[in-house]
Amino acid sequence: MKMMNEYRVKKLNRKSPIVVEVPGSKSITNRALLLAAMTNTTCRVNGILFSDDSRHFLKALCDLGFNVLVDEKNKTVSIEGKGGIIPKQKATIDVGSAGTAARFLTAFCALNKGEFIINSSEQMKKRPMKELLICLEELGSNIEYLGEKYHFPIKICNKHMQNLKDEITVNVNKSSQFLSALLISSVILKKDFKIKIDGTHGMAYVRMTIEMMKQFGVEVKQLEERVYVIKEDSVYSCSSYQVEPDVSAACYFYALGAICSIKVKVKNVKKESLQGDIKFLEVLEDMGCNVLEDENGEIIIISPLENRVNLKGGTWDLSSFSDQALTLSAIAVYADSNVCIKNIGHIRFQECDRVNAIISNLEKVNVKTEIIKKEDDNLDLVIYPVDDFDKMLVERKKINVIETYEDHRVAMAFSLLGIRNAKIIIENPLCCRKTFENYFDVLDGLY
Ligand SMILES: O=C(O)C1=C[C@@H](OP(=O)(O)O)[C@@H](O)[C@H](O)C1
Ligand SMILES: C=C(OP(=O)(O)O)C(=O)O
Repeated sequence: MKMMNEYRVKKLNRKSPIVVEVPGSKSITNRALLLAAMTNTTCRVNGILFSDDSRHFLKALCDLGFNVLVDEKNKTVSIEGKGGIIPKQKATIDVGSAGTAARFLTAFCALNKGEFIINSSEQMKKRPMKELLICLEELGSNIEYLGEKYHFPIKICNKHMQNLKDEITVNVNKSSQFLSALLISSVILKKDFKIKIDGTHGMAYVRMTIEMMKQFGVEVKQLEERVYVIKEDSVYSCSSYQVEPDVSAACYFYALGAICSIKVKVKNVKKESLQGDIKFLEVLEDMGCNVLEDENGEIIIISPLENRVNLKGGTWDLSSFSDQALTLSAIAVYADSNVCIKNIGHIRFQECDRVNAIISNLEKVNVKTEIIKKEDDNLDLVIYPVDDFDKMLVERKKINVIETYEDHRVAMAFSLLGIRNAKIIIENPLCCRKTFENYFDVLDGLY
C-alpha cells in the first residue's frame, strides 16, 4: 500500500457487479501455522495470509527454532513440525499486536520446557492476558512479569514441565482465544486433560479451533456444554493444509454492496466456512439483501433488493462474530429503524475500545447511539436511525475525519460511511496492515 497519513473516501458511482479477492483468513492462518509446527512431519500450508499478524507469528516460530520455508509469492509456508516440542531451549519472541499470536504462542511456550521472553506492541500490552496466564501458572508454568503483572512483556522459565493437574477452568468473558490457546497446546501435556469454561462468550472461534484440530488429526470431546476433553494419545498430523479466504475481510465488500445496491462476489468464499463471520450474511439478509450462491455453489453473491432506499433495522446477537459489530455500525446509518447489536461487551478489550470507537465516530457524523449495560460487563449497543444520512453529510461543509485508534477494523468498516457521499476521511489507514495490507488499494480498484 502507498504510504499515506489519511485516505479520502471517494463516491462510488458504479452499478456494475463487483468481483474482489481478499487475503487468507487471519484466524485460520495463525492456527494452521501453530498446528503445523506441532505435527511430526513437514506440513505445507497454502493460501496463507501475509499481514502484520501472521508475519509476527511466522517470525516467532523461526525465533523458537522451527525450520520455516516461506514462499510469499505463492502464499505458501512449509513448516517442519516437532511434535509439540520447541526446538530452542532459550528464545525471545515478539507477538506484535496479534491477539492470536499473543494467546496461542504464550500457551505453547508456557507448556514447554525452556526459557522464553515474550514481547509485544504497546497496544497488545494493554489487552487482556490474565485469565490465560493464571491457568498456565496453575498448570505449573513459571512466569515472570517484566512489566505490569499479567501483561507483556513476560519471561517463561520452565526447568522442567511437570504438570500434575488433569483439568483447568478458564474464564472466557474477555476473549475466547484463551480457550482456543489451551485447547491447541493441551496436546503437549500427554494426559487425558479436561478444560472447563467459566463466563460467557460467543463460541464460533472455539468451534473453528476444534474443527481445525480435527483436520490435523486430534479429536476434542465435548463432555457437557462447557467441558472439553483432550485425550492422552492425541498427536497432530497433516502434510498439506488449505487456508480459506478471510470472511471478516469479505464482509466489508458485502456490506458495500448492500448500501450501494451493487452485486458483490468475493472469490472463493463459501457458505460452509469454518469462519463464524459468515453469519454476517444472515444479518444482511434480514436487512433486505438477497444472498445467493453461484452455479458451483462455491461463491456467495449479494444482491440487494432493487429500488430499496434503506436497509431494514433490527436486533442481532453478534457475540459469536463481533468483529462485524463495526461493519454493522457503519451500515446502520442507512437503516430505516434502530439497529441493536447485542452482547459485544468484550470488544472493549480488543485493538481499541471498539464500543467507544463506534460511538465517538458516529457522533461526529450526527448519529446517535446508546449503550445498554448488562451483567459481567457485557452490553448491547443501539444505533438510532438517521433521516437521510448522505443528504445530511453533503449539506455539512465539514469533511469528517474518522479516528481509527490503530484499529484495522475501524479503518476498514468506517470507510463505508463515505462510499455514497465522499465526505469521509480515514485517519492512519495503514493500521489495516494488521490483517489486510492492501485494503485501500482493493477499494480503489472498484472505481
Ligand atoms: O480466535 C480468533 O481467531 C479470534 C477470536 C475473536 O476474538 P475474541 O475471542 O478475543 O473475542 C475475534 O475477535 C478475533 O478477530 C479472532
Ligand atoms: C480482534 C481482532 O484481532 P485479534 O486476533 O488481535 O484479537 C480482530 O482482528 O478484529
